[in-house]
Amino acid sequence: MTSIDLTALREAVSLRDWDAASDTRLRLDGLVKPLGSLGRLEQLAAWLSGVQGASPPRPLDDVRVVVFAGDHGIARSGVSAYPPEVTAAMVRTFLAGAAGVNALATLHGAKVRVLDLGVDADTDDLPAAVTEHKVRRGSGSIDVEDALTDDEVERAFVSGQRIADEEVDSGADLLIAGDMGIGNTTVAAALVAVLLDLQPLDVVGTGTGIDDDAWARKVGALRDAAYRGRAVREDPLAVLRTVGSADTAAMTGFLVQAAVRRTPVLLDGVVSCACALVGRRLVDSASHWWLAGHRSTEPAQHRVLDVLGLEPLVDLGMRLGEGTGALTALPILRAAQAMCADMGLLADLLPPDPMAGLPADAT
Ligand SMILES: Cc1cc2ncn([C@H]3O[C@H](COP(=O)(O)O)[C@@H](O)[C@H]3O)c2cc1C
Ligand SMILES: O=C(O)c1cccnc1
Repeated sequence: MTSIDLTALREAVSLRDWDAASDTRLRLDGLVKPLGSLGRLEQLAAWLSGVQGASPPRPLDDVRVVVFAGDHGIARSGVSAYPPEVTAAMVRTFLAGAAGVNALATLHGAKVRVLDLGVDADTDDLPAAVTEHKVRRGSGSIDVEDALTDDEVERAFVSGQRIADEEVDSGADLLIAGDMGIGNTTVAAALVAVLLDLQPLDVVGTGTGIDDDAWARKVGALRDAAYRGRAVREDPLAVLRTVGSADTAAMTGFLVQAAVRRTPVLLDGVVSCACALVGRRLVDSASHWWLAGHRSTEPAQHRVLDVLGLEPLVDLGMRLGEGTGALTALPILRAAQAMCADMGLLADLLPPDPMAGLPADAT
């Protein structure tokens, strides 16, 4: 049982501002360019107007990446190409500014915040701001046991909501949820398999680059996890408890709360997309506030993109996570905003009837 008030949450998520989006579509038609010539950038500008309630859309000056770190018991079963110890080491790498997400965030002027929700290591030496939302050390091995207790699901979900609130209250205008946790592509695939009633072979991916033996173990783990999860598939919070983790439960709360706070999200790879699927099952209209940044190599991510009707902005064969796919797509969203807001109007350039000076047979 949960004390998360889903009815209140559903009522708190509103739709995008259709008037602002439609004003932006009209504006795009009047810019110094042939009609429709910005292609998909035009849809993106209108989407941004809808989420911002502003036409033309405002620049995305304050982009925040929150990396949700956690360990997964299933990683001890050899489903990853790397050992679980990498998770804690990477948390320190994020703090040192040396991870992939740091490089891209610096390039694009975004801020990175890393949070230990469930790393299975002694992290007492880390700054309190990194561990203040920690739920537990590692999550249960989802093939044989629940990842979390009901109470832990709730605490993680509510932490994710608070984290989103903190980012929005301090001025974020776009949020990205990044992931770090060895074994998390197994957990993400399990969430997707359970919620979409898919077979292991429909969702299993190569994660960090596993060999055939690890792939066979991963398929087996997914079969066992999906079997356990199937019994509770109508209850998304119970699915998080059974086959999720502390970091994915928190990320789900974060994505849903971003929608409550009318703040756009650029989704990343398989982990953020799996959490988006859980979030959408909890609060249907939340997905109005999410855009797909990139298409990763993970089949489970592709299934979610299909179900949510999301077309990723870039498809570069990336499979890192951390928020790097979303950050790679960010300049495209910014391009849409800048062209829509900064281009001049065709009406200022041409006489009222631009065809008037042309020979009759030219029209
Ligand atoms: C050095 C390193 C940095 C990473 N950054 C993100 N991941 C990504 O890879 C892991 C998921 O893949 P799997 O399910 O196969 O373990 C997660 O930690 C994810 O964040 C990394 C993985 C490694 C090894
Ligand atoms: O889809 C992803 O984001 C992904 C893929 C492999 C490993 N880590 C993340």
